[in-house]
Amino acid sequence: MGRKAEYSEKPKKGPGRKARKQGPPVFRKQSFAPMEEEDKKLSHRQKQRFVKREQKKVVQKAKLQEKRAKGKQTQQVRRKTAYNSDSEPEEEEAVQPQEASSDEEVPQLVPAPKTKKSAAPKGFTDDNDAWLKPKKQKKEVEPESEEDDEEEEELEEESDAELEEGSEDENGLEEEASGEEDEEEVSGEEDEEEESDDDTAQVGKLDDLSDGEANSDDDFDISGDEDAAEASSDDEDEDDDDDDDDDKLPIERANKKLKKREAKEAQLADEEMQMTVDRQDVFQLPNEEEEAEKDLTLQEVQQRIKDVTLVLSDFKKYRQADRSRGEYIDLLRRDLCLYYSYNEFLMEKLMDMFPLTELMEYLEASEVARPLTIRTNTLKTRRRDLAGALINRGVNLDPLGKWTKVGLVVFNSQVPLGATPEYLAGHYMIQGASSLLPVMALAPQENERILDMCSAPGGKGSHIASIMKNTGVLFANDSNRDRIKAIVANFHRLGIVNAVVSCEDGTKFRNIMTGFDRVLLDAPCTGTGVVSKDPSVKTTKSDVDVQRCYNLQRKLLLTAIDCVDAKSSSGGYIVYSTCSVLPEENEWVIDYALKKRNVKLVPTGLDFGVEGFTKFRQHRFHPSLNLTKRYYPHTHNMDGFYVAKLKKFSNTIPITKEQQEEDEKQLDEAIEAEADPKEAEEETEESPEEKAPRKVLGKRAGKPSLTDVEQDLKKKKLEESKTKYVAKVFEKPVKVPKKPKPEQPQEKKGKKPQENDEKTNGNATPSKAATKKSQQNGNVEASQPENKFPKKKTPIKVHVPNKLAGKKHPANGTPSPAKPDAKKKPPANASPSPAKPDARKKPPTNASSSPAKPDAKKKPPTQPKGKSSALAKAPRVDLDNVPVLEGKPIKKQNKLKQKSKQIGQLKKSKTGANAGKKQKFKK
Ligand SMILES: C[S@@+](CC[C@H](N)C(=O)[O-])C[C@H]1O[C@@H](n2cnc3c(N)ncnc32)[C@H](O)[C@@H]1O
Repeated sequence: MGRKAEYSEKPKKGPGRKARKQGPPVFRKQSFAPMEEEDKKLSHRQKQRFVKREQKKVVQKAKLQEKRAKGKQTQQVRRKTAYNSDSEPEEEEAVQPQEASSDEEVPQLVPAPKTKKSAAPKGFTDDNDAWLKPKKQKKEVEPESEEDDEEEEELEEESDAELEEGSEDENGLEEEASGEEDEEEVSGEEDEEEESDDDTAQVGKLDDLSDGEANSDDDFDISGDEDAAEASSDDEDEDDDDDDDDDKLPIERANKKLKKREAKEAQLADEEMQMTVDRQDVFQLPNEEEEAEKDLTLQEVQQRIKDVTLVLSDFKKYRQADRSRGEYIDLLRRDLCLYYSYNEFLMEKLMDMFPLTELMEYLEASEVARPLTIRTNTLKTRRRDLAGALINRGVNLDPLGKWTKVGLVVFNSQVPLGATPEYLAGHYMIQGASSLLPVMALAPQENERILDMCSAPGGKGSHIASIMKNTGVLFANDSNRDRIKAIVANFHRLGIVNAVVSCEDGTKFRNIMTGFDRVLLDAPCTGTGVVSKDPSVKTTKSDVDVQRCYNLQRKLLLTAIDCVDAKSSSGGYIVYSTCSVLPEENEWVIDYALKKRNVKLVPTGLDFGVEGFTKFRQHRFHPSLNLTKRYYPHTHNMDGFYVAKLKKFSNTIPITKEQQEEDEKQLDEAIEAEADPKEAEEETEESPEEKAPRKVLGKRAGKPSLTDVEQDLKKKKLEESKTKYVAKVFEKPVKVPKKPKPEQPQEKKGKKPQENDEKTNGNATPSKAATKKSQQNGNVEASQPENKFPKKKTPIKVHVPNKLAGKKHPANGTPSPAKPDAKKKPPANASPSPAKPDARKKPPTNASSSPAKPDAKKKPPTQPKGKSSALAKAPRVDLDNVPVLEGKPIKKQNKLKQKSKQIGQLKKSKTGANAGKKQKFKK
């Protein structure tokens, strides 16, 4: 960098200090050339130092001369001997110092003893030879001269440095300030010089390198005296790496060895530790007194769980001699109950199910909430579109897995998922991942008749409907009236139009309707698989609950099987599922059904999940139970779940009627006996308005009978409470002709379903014919088709239920879901029940169940005026025998007359139904 040249003359500003122009830099020629003595204007101190150096130089030169003299003598001796022993002595000797000089730093790290110098030629190895070759060209240079050169060079460098110093001084840079520092530096230099003098003789040679290796090993030897065995093993290991090591520096090799040794020692330490633990830490089982006295912290409990688990893992080894396995298990159970907040009953059940390690995993996983998942409603959107829309709203999600095309897992969301526009528009349903499994196993087909026996709140039901693409008919039933509302709401939101929602006791559904292609029984259960969702399960469930559940489940499952048509061309399947992990509610129930009905287990079609138990403790189940699937939180990251798929292969029931009645009686008694009075009280603790109806509904749900109907007719309040309704969901309003003729519906009613039946099934099967057939066969097979609905290829047009709360028609107490204005304008005839099982054979008088009737709203067709219970019983009746009720508009009939007429019909139907029933059973 230089100063800027001036190209223009500026006017002088005056003689001020600042204004004074700096002259151009002047460099003395001599400063770049070696300085002459005279040029140096040394300070006093510099002169002193210079004198010192000069004196030193003289001394060093004297020393060097002495060395040279000695060196020449030894060389001459060596040459003489070498010529006698080796063909190329000069080469080796010449190379030796070269190498040393070239790798100056290395020998310095490992100072070589002077004595080795003479032994240097012998230290060469073949390997060393290899890296010596390139240096051969300098072979003629004598080592002594090399050393001398080095020293001379050093001296020259020093003197140069001093000269530079001097020149710096001359240039006036930090002249005085650096004076003291210089002194120190010089003294430092002097020390260095002295050291280098001492070290000169120790500068390493090539043979020093190999010796140095050994030395370095010694240096890094932690144990001091090397174990011979260890050393030998080390050597063996090293042999393998020798080739690699050759081109490594000694320090690298040493480092490698050190690492190896450390690893070995760590391993030994571990082993030793384990042995010590084995010897010392035998867990001492506390006495009862100790236990009672001691207040344990959670950490202590946790530690004790670990200890006992260790003991149980190798009982022979770790046990206390005077303690039994049972004692350890008891303690473990108590501790686990304490730690995870379970009651002992449930913990014992779980301990029976899982091996210890898996049990711990299960318990841990059950403490953590499962991922939030949603199901795309394919009736309204595609998963990709839904995901995009939700991502735009700040929802972080992913596809649930390869096994489902509709599931999405939500990691986090900036918006409540139950309130997004997409949710409200019915684009998705919030559902656990495990909820998708039973429906996948059911594999519904379009245009089928499917029953979802325990449907509320409609998660799986709506999934079924979406797979059916809103075709066929889905009967969504649940015995809990409050929960029915959730089904209706969800179906509305999701745009489901092929569903009939009913509130019936599932165990009685065979009396209402049969002939389904498929039935899903997502049974009520103890919920032991969903403790992460509902932790109260951990403490509230008891033996009685489990018994009650499995008795109800058995009953429901037998009914579900009875509702299926074994001859269904596309189906004949029953899927049973629970969100419980207890074998009592799963394998036992299926095993029971296998014995009581003509069904067999088939693969669920789900390609993951744990096989169902074929044995559990002392119990042995049918071997095919391995076709069922179990799901656990710790293995599948979903709620505990069970799925079984059954195929009905015959409509006959392989037990006699007496046997069946006996079974049912037993199950009923068991369920009633196990019913918890406290729960019943809780259930009835509602508002006074709702109290009575519910109570009766529950009772009625358990025991519907025709005698009840008679009683209902006498007592108005009971009538209300016993009101049964069937809610149909609709989306599109039904087009109603302005002036329908009253007689037209009759004809249509009478014909259409049969036509449909003919179309879909290829043959009209009048109920009478079916009955005759069944009489001929003497079994239940023929009786079942009676209740079949015609297959409909178009979605059913459904009506909004008038009052989901079950408000009855003022005239006869029958709910009229199809007529919203039923209260205001009581029709002469009762509204029909869409749940009528014989709708196929005997088309319902109501437009709600018959989409072909557009005039239903304006002029509801004639309908039996019986109670809802009667309607519920209707399916069992051969309505061909009750033509009076069909299609006749009854004008201003007396209420009592209507009722008595209805009772008459029902009695008639009852006998008909019983007659039909008798044929169902083998005798
Ligand atoms: C596990 S939940 C069903 C969940 C439903 N499948 C879903 O996916 O949304 C069991 C249902 O069975 C109903 N339930 C209990 N006992 C019943 C019975 N005897 N008949 C019909 N449903 C019953 C309960 O009201 C409850 O809604």
